[in-house]
Amino acid sequence: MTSSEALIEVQGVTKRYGALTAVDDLTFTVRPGRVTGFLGPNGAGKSTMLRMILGLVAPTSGTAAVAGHRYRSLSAPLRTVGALLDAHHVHGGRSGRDHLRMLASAAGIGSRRVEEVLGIVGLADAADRRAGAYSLGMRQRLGIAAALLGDPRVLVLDEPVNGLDTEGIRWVRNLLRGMADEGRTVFLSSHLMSEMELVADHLVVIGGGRLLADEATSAFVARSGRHRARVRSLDDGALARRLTADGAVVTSPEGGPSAGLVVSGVDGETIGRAALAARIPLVELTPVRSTLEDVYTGLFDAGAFEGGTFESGQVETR
Ligand SMILES: Nc1ncnc2c1ncn2[C@@H]1O[C@H](COP(=O)(O)OP(=O)(O)OP(=O)(O)O)[C@@H](O)[C@H]1O
Repeated sequence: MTSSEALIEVQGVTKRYGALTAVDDLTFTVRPGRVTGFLGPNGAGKSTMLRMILGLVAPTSGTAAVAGHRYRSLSAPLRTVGALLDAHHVHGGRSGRDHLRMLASAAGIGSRRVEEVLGIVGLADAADRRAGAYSLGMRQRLGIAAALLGDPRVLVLDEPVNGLDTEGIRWVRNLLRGMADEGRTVFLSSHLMSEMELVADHLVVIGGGRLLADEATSAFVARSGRHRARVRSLDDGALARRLTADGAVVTSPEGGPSAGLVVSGVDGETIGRAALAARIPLVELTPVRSTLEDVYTGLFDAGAFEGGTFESGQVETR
């Protein structure tokens, strides 16, 4: 396998539904050997874009190719691309094993591989139970098993950790990491930003159908350049007034007066000097690293996601 065979290449893709432009002239390439996260608020166009990559929705203009071909022209689609779109979409009456056997036989894949993927996703013991009675987490595992059936070089996963518990999320993270380390291309969407920050090496960020960023996760996070620090002193009230006068933004974190202050907009040295000048002893001065969520929220506040709805309730906060 040469690495170019495992690229996802999106070139000038636009999708219109009547007057609505769901995806607006997107161009990006997803590369092998790393996990690429696809981020954007609800309605940003992620699912539509993933469906166009998988040949389920036709672009109004532009092209989406996997391993050098449009999905529908692939000679062995399941062996090239593994997809997880909607884990609810399982025939309830069949057992997990029968569901996978049916998919495998349609693609000319032997039943030995079915047993292998059941083992990989940890469903071997539940394989003979009706898939309709599976928990959401088990359905996600079954969907991932289906995606892995053809031992594909490219994985496209829409919200793969939805419905999984902490152990399940860690399992998906390790699985995807392992797939990327083997040189496969892994492209996943998720609205769980703290999770995305842990799993994705690279990010494609969209808002209102448009590309907002296509860069390493670390570069995206570093973009905010915002100084933030947790500060405790022997007189937080007086220190807060002094820092505010110096142009800092000061808030009190949850936890009452003894929890100290969160200071942003000035660096640590400025905080130390302000405390010294006011003769207030500092007890703690800890830099707070910007998270992916901080940057994302910053973009949102700046209006970058106009047209999308951002469900902050679904965002894991630290
Ligand atoms: N078949 C369709 N007909 C009309 N409009 C559609 C259709 N599919 C999607 N849309 C619209 O296109 C826009 C993008 O939707 P899409 O589902 O791709 O966003 P998303 O980023 O995946 O959001 P979510 O996180 O909620 O799934 C939305 O405004 C949606 O209502």
